[in-house]
Amino acid sequence: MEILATVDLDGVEPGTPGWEAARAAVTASMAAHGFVVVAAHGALGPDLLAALFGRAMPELFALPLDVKRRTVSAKGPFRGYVGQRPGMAFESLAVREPANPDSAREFAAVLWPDGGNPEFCETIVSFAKNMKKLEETVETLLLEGLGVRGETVGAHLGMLEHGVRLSHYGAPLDRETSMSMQAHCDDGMVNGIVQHEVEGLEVHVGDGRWAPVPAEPGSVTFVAGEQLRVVTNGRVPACLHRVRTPSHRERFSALFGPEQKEGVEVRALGDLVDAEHPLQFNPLRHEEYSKWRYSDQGIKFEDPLKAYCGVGKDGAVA
Ligand SMILES: O=C(O)CCC(=O)C(=O)O
Ligand SMILES: [Fe+2]
Repeated sequence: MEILATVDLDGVEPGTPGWEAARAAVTASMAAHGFVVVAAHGALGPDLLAALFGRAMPELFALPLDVKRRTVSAKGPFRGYVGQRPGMAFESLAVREPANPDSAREFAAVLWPDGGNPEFCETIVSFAKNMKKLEETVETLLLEGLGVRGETVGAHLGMLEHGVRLSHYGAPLDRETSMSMQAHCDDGMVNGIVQHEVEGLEVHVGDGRWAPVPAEPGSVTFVAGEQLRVVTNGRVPACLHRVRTPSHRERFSALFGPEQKEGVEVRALGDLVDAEHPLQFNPLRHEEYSKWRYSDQGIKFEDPLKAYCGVGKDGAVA
């Protein structure tokens, strides 16, 4: 399979003829690189994309900084408003449980205290509902493809919470490298990244080589985070990715991602641990790991997850 081959998930449901081929393609791409690009025109039609990228997001980012900052999270780094970071022309806001109309309304009431913003909420909820279904399809295809039983997949999906992160990038500050976000792995389960018109997302495909993912309408790039690496007992690597925009245009992206419910340990699925595949990571608590990972101590490690909870690795902290 070509590295960036797109897996068409339109109309793919359990029991449909396309299911097995999609399962093989999603699993192969995720296991090899920790990412998969999918096409989902049904979930991301032109009207929804226009409402999200053409109206909701420009309106959101046009708000004054002190208003956007009302959503800064006390729960740790990268949970609420993020911006004004050194060297980055980047701002981003996160909506928790965005498929739930009540939580979308709560978010909007913070930013638009005078009546909320019903149109904004409707757009966020539609986007999140479609992305949640798509994300569950991708995880089900992947976990089934790795040999996990259906009931285990269902239990896993039931232990997730969700967020949407909306991001705005100005022209890259470093005109030479065109880099807008340095290479990193996400710490959650898996993020579905939707780009719009302007290029930027690049995924690492091995040996220092990077592949730019085209900003195709209706396509989503799912990048595995560290939690998925733990859950799959290392079968799926966390995807190293970055944002680089050689055209120097301003750019929006929308990300949907689940993570383990707060307070529930992240651990390998039992179906993926056996004599041939010994346990790779000890169970971890995300809140504690995340605090450590972004601390002065944690940021020193190239592979912080392995350092923190790798089994039988020197320097394991947990
Ligand atoms: O904007 C993008 O395409 C990716 C953003 C990203 O990697 C992140 O927010 O973690
Ligand atoms: Fe990321």
